[in-house]
Amino acid sequence: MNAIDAVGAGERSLPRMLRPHVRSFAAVAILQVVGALAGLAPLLAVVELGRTLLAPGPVDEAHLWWVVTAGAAGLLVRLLFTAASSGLGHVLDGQVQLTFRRLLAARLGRVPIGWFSRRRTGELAKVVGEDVSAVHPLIAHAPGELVSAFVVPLVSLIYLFTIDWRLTLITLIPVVLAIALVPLLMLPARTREQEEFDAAMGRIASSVVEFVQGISVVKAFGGSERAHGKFLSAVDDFVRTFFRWVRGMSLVAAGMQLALSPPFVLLVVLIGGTSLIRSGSLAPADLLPFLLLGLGLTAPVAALGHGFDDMQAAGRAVGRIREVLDVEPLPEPAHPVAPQGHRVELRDVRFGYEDGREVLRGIDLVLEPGTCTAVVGPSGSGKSTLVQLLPRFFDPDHGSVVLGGVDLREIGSRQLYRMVSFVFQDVRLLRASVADNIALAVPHAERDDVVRAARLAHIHDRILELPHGYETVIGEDVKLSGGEAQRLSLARALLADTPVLVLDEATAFADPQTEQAIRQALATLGGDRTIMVIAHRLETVADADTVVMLENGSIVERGRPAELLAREGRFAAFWRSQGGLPG
Ligand SMILES: Nc1ncnc2c1ncn2[C@@H]1O[C@H](COP(=O)(O)OP(=O)(O)OP(=O)(O)O)[C@@H](O)[C@H]1O
Repeated sequence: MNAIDAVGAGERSLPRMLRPHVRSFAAVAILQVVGALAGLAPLLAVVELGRTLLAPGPVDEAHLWWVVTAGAAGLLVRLLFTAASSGLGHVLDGQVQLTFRRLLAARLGRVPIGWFSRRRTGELAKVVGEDVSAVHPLIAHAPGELVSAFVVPLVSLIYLFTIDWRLTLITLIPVVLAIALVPLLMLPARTREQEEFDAAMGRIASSVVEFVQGISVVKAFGGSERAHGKFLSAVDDFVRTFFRWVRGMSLVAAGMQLALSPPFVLLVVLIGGTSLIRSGSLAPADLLPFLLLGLGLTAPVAALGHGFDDMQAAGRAVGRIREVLDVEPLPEPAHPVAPQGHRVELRDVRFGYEDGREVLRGIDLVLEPGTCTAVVGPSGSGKSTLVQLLPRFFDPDHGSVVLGGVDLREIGSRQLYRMVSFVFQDVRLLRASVADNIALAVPHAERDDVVRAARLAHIHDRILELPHGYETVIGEDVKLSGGEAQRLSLARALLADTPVLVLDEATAFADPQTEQAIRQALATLGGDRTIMVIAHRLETVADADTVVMLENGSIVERGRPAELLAREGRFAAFWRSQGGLPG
């Protein structure tokens, strides 16, 4: 089973995701440890040189050369192994990031389309981009550094113990002092200050974002002082919190730094060593290894402290990645059934985005082939939600949406998208050529067909005006207006030529061209198609075969447009209130 299938099977914990890379992790750690241990050789060589040279009697030159060679060899091995570990660590990092991105892509390909709202797009960009990259320290540095941080001091300690156990214990005093201070960093007051610090940072960040994002509105409505004031008060608030945080942390942090600092370590070793030498229980040359290796004992503790922030950030990033991987996918049928025809039926459909808040409350509706159904209703009545059920952006909580006699849940997604296309207001265009954007559903479409669809969607002339015509890259060579983007997406749907078409008539970009394009497309397409349109204009409603009036998630009126208007019921009243009918 490969890693992507593993996710499908619900195996999403970090260790399981990293399992395929265990050997590489081990190799990185082993190389790093060997390199770090070899790094002790030059130090030990200096110690041995000192002891040999300071010893009474003639100097054994051959022994000296041997020691120097061993020290140099150690240095070389250290360089080679550290470089190899770092290189392999970074390759591994690349592989793990690729695994994460593949897992994310696989999962995102299967979550309900409706899950991708505008807000989510920003968050997702962060998860797939920044957060995956933030895992770097965890993968490339942590395994080796962590293991070396324990192994190197341990080997040094064992060596020092063989020389003099009393001075070894004295050498450990700075490390013990620093570790003893750690609980002070975790006092409830410190944790609270840390939380307040994070919250104050968050307030600054959000007030900056608010200020920058809303700058045009703020300026236009003369509220710049108020918005600015909000930012300033967030900064004042941060400064106060920061002082409290620093006051609490700085004493402890300074104490730890002092305990681990080289002068303090040297002082402790010198005082302990000198008193042992004076009492005659330590040879003066034996003080040397303690002075050299003692410094090495505290360095990993300090290094771990520095890496801690990076590691914490990486841990939080992994958490956000897992949140995305944990989104429930839209189940694909094990044995897809092919629909017979394209009659659409909604049977007692109930749906809510959140538990306990129904947006659609029991919709029964039949869309016959060859008809156009217009959905109307006040803002928030559930129109978009209703039409989004047809391309299976979500599954209903209760009831079913049936296409050609088959529940959408039984139809494979490929088959479904060959039958249903949609044009919504929230148009997404790819950073690709205009032609590729139109031919998204039919990648091998002939240019003539692309052009025909573009003409029908009233966008052909505009495309010819673009710098490279149909080869113009959207988002790079040109940025289209909202109405143009919607017409392009209409051309895309027209080229896909599906028997079911779902449209949300533009409100935001209500330019006459887009309006005309949609009406003309609806009139030309017609034929045997099943069309559903959220109508905002009376002309569109008048062209439809059936009107469905939604209110608060329920259908309150339905029928032919002229009949409904004549009936003077809810639809006529609503339309009049919208200024669609003379009062
Ligand atoms: N992605 C979402 N997550 C949570 N709630 C949502 C989401 N989309 C819509 N809603 C809520 O569902 C309800 C119906 O919204 P919907 O967009 O379907 O109505 P609408 O009739 O199309 O409104 P409008 O004409 O203003 O677009 C609203 O209360 C809305 O706040």
